[in-house]
Amino acid sequence: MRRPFIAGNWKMHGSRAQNAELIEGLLLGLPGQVPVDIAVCPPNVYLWEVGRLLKDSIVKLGAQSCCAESIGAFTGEASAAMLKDVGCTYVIVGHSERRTIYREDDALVARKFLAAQAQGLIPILCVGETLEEREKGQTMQVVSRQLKAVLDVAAPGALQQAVLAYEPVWAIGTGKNATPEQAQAVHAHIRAEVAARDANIAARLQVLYGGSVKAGNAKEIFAMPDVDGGLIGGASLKADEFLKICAAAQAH
Ligand SMILES: O=C(CO)COP(=O)(O)O
Repeated sequence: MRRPFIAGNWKMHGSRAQNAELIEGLLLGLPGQVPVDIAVCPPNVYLWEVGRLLKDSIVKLGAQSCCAESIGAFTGEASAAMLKDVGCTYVIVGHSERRTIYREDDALVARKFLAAQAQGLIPILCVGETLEEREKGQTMQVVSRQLKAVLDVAAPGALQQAVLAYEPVWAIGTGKNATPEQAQAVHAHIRAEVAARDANIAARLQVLYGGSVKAGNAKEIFAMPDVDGGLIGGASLKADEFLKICAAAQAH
């Protein structure tokens, strides 16, 4: 069976004091071992300090993006090697906020995926449709296109060291989550696309759902057979809420 995975995407939230309080709350509420992979993804400026606070705990560190280039004159960027150097295990690539606000296209996301893996980071590749695309019946087509852009350039087997996240854009930060059935349909589609290339990898691939997951709706979403946990935004900023979501994944 696949291990559930809960990752908190803090986005551009936090301060040194708030981060310390949040991590303290998380570690107090977590036993030494849980049958769930857990990660937090703070803003880059806090990665090192949050990594120190996590020390040898079961909570892993992730970044929210990485540069597609490895070194050089790229003002404002952080390379995958730097993220690895400060203790990251994971890096999110292709988040819809990056795709939309910073105009990251499928090709750039694919390059970031490769850059992350080249440094031994595990990319959390986000895919998902806008409301307009859903209403036009294009959901599966959009998700397939976003996935294909990466699969076409990655080495066979690359998804062995990767996580996928289905994040419908209309559900992010809106309080309007996909229904468990809507999520399941897209997750099953994603797994089938991967299985068409490698069935063993597809069977083991963690596919997370993201978009307005809260303690109150986590359990029913995680109960779906192809949903292996969540990529959590707003609800990852409160220790008790995040812990409840981790517990819901554990119960699955
Ligand atoms: O974008 C998300 C996680 O990456 C989801 O954000 P919310 O949980 O705040 O909707």
